[in-house]
Amino acid sequence: MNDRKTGYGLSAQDLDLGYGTRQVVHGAHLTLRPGRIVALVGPNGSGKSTLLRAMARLHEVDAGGLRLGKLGGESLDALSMKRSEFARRVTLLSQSRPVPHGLSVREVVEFGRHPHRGRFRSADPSGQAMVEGAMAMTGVEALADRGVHELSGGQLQRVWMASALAQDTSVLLLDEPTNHLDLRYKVEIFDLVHDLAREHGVAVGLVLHDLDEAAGIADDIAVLSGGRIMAVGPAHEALDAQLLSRVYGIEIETRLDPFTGRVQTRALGRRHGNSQPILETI
Ligand SMILES: Nc1ncnc2c1ncn2[C@@H]1O[C@H](COP(=O)(O)OP(=O)(O)OP(=O)(O)O)[C@@H](O)[C@H]1O
Repeated sequence: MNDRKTGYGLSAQDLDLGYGTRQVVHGAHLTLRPGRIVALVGPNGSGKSTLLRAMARLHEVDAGGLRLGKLGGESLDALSMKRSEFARRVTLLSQSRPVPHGLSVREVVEFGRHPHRGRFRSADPSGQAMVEGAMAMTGVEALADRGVHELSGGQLQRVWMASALAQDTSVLLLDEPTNHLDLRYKVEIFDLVHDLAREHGVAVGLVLHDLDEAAGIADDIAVLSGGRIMAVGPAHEALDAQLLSRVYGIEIETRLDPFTGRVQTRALGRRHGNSQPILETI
């Protein structure tokens, strides 16, 4: 995990993004710093995935810039870097990926080493250890020889996570990484993400729908609405009840958990008059 320790961060600067002639992200500024976790939250269609994909250079940038650099050091124009060089620094675990047929779990995880390989496999001496380590961290070693097409949604999600970890990048972008995961693996993935940031200095950006999960894991939260970042900051600042109510179009209350000190949110439905929350996000 040498690369990670060099502590690269990634910064989106005034990004405009769209599909065809339709602009869906407007002037987005977002900085992912080494060792820190930023959660992107917001309603469906607010532009979270598009922004994350653009930061992984998987979506064309219409205007604005993307810089990759060390804290306090010089930054590089990430949009003009060679793709292989960028892929050694930044990876994205996206929401939906086609399931490769006929490949084993180990082969899929090994695929994460692709950017580190020279033309000869021998040019990646730490590769095997990284693959084994990534499988251990995500609990998929026992599945190593199984075909990925045989796996459950949650098992597959952990295999993708292992593949992203094997890539050993300084910046890790995760689009709803706990989708399909049961409670145990959800907690384990969040613990893993936390350790990657704190112990290995990885800069993490992740999309989450659950505001309380975001408040639990992230150092900073970016609230998106209509393709614009409406607030960025620690949970107690960004998860403002008025802002959230406006953005989600439903009344949302927030409070601080007296034991953990964390922000908790509660969305209220039409039965609010009876003090009956229809949805509680804790
Ligand atoms: N492939 C596509 N072609 C055209 N428009 C798209 C495409 N993908 C997304 N969009 C549009 O871009 C906007 C932003 O979508 P995006 O997927 O980034 O939002 P999101 O916040 O990640 O949503 P969700 O929470 O539902 O995953 C939406 O209006 C969506 O309809």
